[in-house]
Amino acid sequence: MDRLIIASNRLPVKINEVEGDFTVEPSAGGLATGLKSYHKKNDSVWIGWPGIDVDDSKDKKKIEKLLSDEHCIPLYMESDLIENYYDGFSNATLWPLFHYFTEYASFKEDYWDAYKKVNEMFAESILKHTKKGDTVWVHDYQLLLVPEMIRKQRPDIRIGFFLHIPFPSYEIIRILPWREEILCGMLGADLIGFHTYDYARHFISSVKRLLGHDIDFNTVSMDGRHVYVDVFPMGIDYEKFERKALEVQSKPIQERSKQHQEIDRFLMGEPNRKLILSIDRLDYTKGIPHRINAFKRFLTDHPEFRGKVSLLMLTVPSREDVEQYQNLKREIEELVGGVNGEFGTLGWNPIIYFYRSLPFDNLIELYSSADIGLLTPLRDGMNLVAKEFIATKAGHKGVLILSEMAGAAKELGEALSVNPFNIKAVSDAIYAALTMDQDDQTNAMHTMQERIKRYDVHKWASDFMDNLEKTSKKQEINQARKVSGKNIEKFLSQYQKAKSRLLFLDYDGTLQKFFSLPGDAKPDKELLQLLKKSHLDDKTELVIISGRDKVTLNEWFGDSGFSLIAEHGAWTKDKDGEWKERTNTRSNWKENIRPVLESYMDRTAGSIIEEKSHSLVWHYRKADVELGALRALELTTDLSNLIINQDLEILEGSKVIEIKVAGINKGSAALEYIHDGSYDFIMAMGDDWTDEYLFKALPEESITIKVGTDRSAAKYYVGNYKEVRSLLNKLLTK
Ligand SMILES: O=P(O)(O)OC[C@H]1O[C@H](O[C@H]2O[C@H](CO)[C@@H](O)[C@H](O)[C@H]2O)[C@H](O)[C@@H](O)[C@@H]1O
Ligand SMILES: O=c1ccn([C@@H]2O[C@H](COP(=O)(O)OP(=O)(O)O)[C@@H](O)[C@H]2O)c(=O)[nH]1
Repeated sequence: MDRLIIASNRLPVKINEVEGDFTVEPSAGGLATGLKSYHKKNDSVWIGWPGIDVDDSKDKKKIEKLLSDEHCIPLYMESDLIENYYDGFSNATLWPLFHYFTEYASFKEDYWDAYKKVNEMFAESILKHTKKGDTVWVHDYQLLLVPEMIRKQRPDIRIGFFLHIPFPSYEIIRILPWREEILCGMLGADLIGFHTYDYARHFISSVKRLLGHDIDFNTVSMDGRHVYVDVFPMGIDYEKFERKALEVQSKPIQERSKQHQEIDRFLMGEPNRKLILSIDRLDYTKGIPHRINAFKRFLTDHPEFRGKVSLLMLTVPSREDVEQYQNLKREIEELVGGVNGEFGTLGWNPIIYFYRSLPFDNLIELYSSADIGLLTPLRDGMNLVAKEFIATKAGHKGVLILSEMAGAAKELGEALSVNPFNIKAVSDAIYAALTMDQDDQTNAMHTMQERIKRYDVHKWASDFMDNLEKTSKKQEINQARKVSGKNIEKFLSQYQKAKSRLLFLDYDGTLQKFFSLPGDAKPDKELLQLLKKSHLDDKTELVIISGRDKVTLNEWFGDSGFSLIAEHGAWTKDKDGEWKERTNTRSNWKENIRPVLESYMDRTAGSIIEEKSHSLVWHYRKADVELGALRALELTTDLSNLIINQDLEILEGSKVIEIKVAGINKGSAALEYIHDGSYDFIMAMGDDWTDEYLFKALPEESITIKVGTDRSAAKYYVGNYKEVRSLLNKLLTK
């Protein structure tokens, strides 16, 4: 790998203007704090917003200089763009929607336009700074369109994408007016990473349902390209947190910061006084009001703990221009005031509330002083604070109470897990944590520490990078089979030299795209004109080889001058001849099979049955994708038992299950056309399993082309029916 270009909305540092001069300060938020460590260690370049808008070119120069020391490149945005792209589409549309706060999500065209514009600006800047061989790693929901934008301009670039927030279920994402564009944007990447398996499976299910792409486990196939989806739970710079915590704890109290001494004095004010700590950006996803209410409930249910425990909440200002954040700030302040007013005494504040950010050293002091970490987000992509709290518990003392709605809960199974909406449960967990046996604390803490120490932020990032490299190796292998450039030249030259050519063309999915209703897939004008070009000389014979019934093929191509093979080979018709039946098996078997198919049709909305002379077909393209696939599996098992000892077989096509007379297939039918080596150019194109018979049956020297990247006996592949048409056009006009 040459160089790594990281792109995220926010740079790991932000620029502040103090009396006409500029200073650099670390950005808050998990993406910046986590990835910064990896960036520092590796020779990467980071493109992002410096958190400030400047016009003056001299100022820009100064900022660029400051940032270049951090290996960062600024991307400036004017204030109206920030308003519509950052406060708007990113934080008032995507953020609430992806965190299941649908009632907060607003869908405005202006937001969307600004979002597209800024994503384009990012793509341009990335392309400007990316050389051949570099790898691009795009981060988070603010830049969902960037992978596709880069891919369109430079298909050769290796692109990774990581989403730091939850990917919601299909039922939520379907609400978004620009849902398809967002999914296509992400699919420009070679590898898409999520924190948890749930987010990954929601993404895959949305891609299936909304875009209809083929998906095999974690691989999405689209237009001849594979996109891999996988889970990489982000870690922290464990060693840095552990080391600093040990350093802080080994210092005599007099040498610690003023603030730390104050906290310590406060804790000493009462024997066994305990400190519960929560740290989060002020965000409605973090469940701060629910947490305060749970703490209030705890003080009500357990009066014996009054004066003996305080909740210290460090709430970091965030997205202050967004209305919901302003409202939330007021709500929190009122709630804190309420609890302190009701329960507080002269020497004891139940809730100690800060609305500010703290430098790293102070943060560590807070972590070190706390007995309990109380992190109760209502939804959270990961929640790195949970991991940081654990890393600082050097003596294994301390208890973590963690919301089951945080991505981190998947890895931190030994924490006290709570549903943050269940106020009583959170209050009970506070009690359990305060009264937990020391050995139990140590065991849980130790196990969690070992786990997050292993998969720290360096391992996380290098794991992602290794996988990205592997995926692009796979893309390269795939690429060699793809019909393009040199391959096309070769085919054209062979075609031109040949004295006698034979082309086998499957219909649905090969010459024509799929339609929800099979009857809608009639050949269009462009296709008919293209195929007619085969009559330009008398050296080329064209055979339409399809699973379609003969009536339909006859209606569409009966007098076209092509040879036709219908029902996977049950019927054939030479270009000037009549239809011939290739089987004499009677069709009374259908009476047993039809009721089974009918029961599947009744239970699977959107599915239909088609009857052909020698087969029965269950189509499920219009059914729910997942239900359809499940039922197809069940049906195949049921049918396999039913057809034992009968001269029948089951064919699985693209969203169809077909039961037909055995021994009849496209391969055996095609061979009837190839007498005594009379053709010196044979090409076959097809898109599904039924075409595999054809690919396997043809002579070795034939050019076999699969539509799509699925495993196949074909030697080459093309991305879609459009590429089939384009190749045919080149051949037939040669
Ligand atoms: O840049 P801001 O608008 O100030 O917001 C700060 C960051 O918040 C979000 O963090 C997420 O990433 C963390 C690390 O993966 C994860 O632990 C957390 O659950 C997420 O909410 C946001 O995704 C970032 O883009 C922001 O920079
Ligand atoms: O004053 C503060 C308080 C917190 N943080 C950091 O902000 C990050 C918060 O990340 P998390 O994943 O918990 O949530 P996010 O804010 O990204 O949603 C953590 O690394 C904290 O150490 C910080 O830099 N300054």
